[in-house]
Amino acid sequence: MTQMQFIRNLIIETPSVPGNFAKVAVAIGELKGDIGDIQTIKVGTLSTIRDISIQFTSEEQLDNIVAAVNRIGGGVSVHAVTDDVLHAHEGGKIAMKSRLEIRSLGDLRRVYTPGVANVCKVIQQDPEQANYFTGISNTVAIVTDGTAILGLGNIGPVAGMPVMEGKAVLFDQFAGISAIPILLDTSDPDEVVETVKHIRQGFGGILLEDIGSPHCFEIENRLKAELDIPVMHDDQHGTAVVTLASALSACKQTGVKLSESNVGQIGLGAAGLAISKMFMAYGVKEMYGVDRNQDAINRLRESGGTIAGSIEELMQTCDIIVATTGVKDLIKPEWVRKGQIILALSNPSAEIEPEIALKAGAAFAADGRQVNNVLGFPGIFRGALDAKAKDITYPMLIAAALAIVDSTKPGDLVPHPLDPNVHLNVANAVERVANVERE
Ligand SMILES: NC(=O)C1=CN([C@@H]2O[C@H](COP(=O)(O)OP(=O)(O)OC[C@H]3O[C@@H](n4cnc5c(N)ncnc54)[C@H](O)[C@@H]3O)[C@@H](O)[C@H]2O)C=CC1
Ligand SMILES: CC(=O)C(=O)O
Ligand SMILES: [Mg+2]
Repeated sequence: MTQMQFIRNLIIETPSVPGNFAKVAVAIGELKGDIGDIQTIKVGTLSTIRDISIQFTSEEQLDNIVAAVNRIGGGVSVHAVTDDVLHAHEGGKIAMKSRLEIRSLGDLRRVYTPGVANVCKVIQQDPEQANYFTGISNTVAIVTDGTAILGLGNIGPVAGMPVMEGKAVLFDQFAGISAIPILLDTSDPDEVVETVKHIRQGFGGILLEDIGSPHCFEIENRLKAELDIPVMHDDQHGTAVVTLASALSACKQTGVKLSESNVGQIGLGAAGLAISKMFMAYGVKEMYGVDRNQDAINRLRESGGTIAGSIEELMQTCDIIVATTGVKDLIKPEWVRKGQIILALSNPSAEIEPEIALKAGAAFAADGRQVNNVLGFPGIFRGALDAKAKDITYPMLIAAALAIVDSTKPGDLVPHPLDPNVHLNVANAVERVANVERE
C-alpha cells in the first residue's frame, strides 16, 4: 500500500513586488510540497493573490507548509486552504445527457412515441441498423470489481468509482466515446464473464479497469474469446502500449537500441506482466523481472522472461527499468546506474520520484503521471470502434505505441495528454491495422 498523496490549493497573498512569490515557492519546496498549477487571481497595486495547487503526503506536512508561508512576513499570508479535487468530484463527474432537445410536441413524437416504434422495427428487421440508429456502437462499458484501484489495492468498486468516472471523462473528451462505469460486486471469473456477456449487447466495446491479478488474466482472455466486440484490460495493455512508446522515445534520444537493451520489470501483476510481454514481442536483448509473489514470477518465466534474484540485482543488470508495484519509494537512489532509463509508473506515488532518479544518474526518468495509459486507451478504442473491429490485437497495440512515439516532441518521453493529435494519431493507426487485419 502506498503513502497517500493529497492535493490542496493555497490562496496566498504576497506584496506586488518581484521576489515575494519566490520566497513562497522556497518555503513550500523546503518542506517537500510539490507545486502544481499556479493561478493569479488578482493583481493589485499593493498585493497579488494567487491560487497555488500543492501535492503533499500528510496533514501535518500541510500544516507546516501553511505555517512556514505565514512566517515569511512582510505581507505574505495564506488566506485559505481549499480542496479543489474533492470540489471537482461533487455530484460526480459524468451524467447521461440527451443529444436532442425536445421543444415541441412534434419533437416529442419523433424522439419518443409514436415515432420511435418505427425505428425499433427497422432494427428488429436488420440488427445492423442499431449501429446507425442508436449510440450502442459508440458506447464502452468500463467494468471494474474494485480489486486493484490504482495502487490503493482492493478498496471495492464504489470507492473506485471516481477513477471509473475519470476514465469516462477522458473517453468523452479525447475520443468522443460515451463510456459507462459498471461496478461489479463479484471477482469470480465465471460470474464476471457471465455478467459482462449478459450486458454486452448495449455496448460497442468493453474496457476492463483496475481488476487485480491474477483473476484479471482469465477474465480478459475469456471475454476476448467469447465476445465479438473489442475487449481490453487497460492496466495491462493500455499501460504496456504507453510504456513501450516511452522506452522507444528515450532510446531514440539516447542513441540506445531497444533491441540491444536489457529491460527490467519490477512488479509482475496486471501491468507488469503485460509490459514484459509487450517488450518481448517488440524484441529486447533480455527481459528480466522481479516480484514478491511466486505465481507472478512463474507467469513471467512461462512467457519467456528471466527472473532476477532481487530488485537490486535487476537494477544492476538492466538498461531500462519499469516499476508497477504500487509501492512508493521502493527503488533506492543508490541502486540507480548512470545513464539508466527509469519508468516508475505506480499511481498515486512512484517507486522513485523522477527528480531523485535523475539526480542519482538516470538519463531519463518518469512517473505514472507522465507515462500513463490515458495516452493509449481513448485512441485505441476510437480506432477499434471506427474499424468495427471485433477484437483488439497485438499489431493494433504496437501500431498505437508507434503512433505515440511519432506524436512525441523531441526531448520529451511522451506527448502531452491534452494534445488532441496524439489521440487522433493513435486512433488512425489502430483503425488502419484493424482494416488490414479484416481484409
Ligand atoms: N501509469 C499507468 O498508466 C499505470 C500505472 N499502474 C500502476 O501500477 C501499479 C500496479 O497496478 P496493477 O499491475 O494493476 O496491480 P497488481 O496488483 O496486479 O500488481 C502489482 C504487483 O506488484 C507486486 N509487488 C507489490 N509489492 C512488491 C514489492 N515490494 N516487491 C516486488 N513486487 C511487489 C505484487 O506482487 C503484484 O504482482 C499501481 O500502482 C497502478 O497505479 C497501473 C496501470 C497503469
Ligand atoms: C492509470 C491507471 O490505470 C492506474 O494507475 O491504475
Ligand atoms: Mg488502472
